[in-house]
Amino acid sequence: MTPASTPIALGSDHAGIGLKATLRSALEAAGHPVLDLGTHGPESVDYPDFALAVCGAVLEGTARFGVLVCGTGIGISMAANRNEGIRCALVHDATGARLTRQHNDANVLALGARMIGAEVALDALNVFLTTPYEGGRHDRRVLKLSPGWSPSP
Ligand SMILES: O=C[C@H](O)[C@H](O)[C@H](O)COP(=O)(O)O
Repeated sequence: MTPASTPIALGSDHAGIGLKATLRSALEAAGHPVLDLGTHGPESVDYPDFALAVCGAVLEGTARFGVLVCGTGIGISMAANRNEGIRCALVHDATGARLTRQHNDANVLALGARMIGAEVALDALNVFLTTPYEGGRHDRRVLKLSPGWSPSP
């Protein structure tokens, strides 16, 4: 189990930078260490670069969870899920955040800054960070998402 003292890694493109700043402030105010991997300015950038940075931190264990933001959350979640061992969920509310932790053991949360408001995003983030994975019947399904898994012949 990764200790709660391990940071939450944040990443966004230019479209997500405002929401990322809001999430970062809330996390820090709640006492969570944060690893902000950018972007850090308003220039137009490419979301796959920030997905890669955040997923790298999660996979190497320097981050407990990753949180990614782009305009829709779609592109950055697609990019994140190219990384073996990452289970990134694009979520639009707290219910999705709860269910993806309980059922999918998601380790990266993706949000769309042009799709949802800050309050809904903060709610989703809080629920994501505090909801445990349920295990049980979900284990064999999550296993099928694992690197190297293939159907038996
Ligand atoms: O899925 C992609 C994201 O929503 C991007 O944030 C979006 O495509 C960026 O668009 P633009 O370059 O027009 O700001």
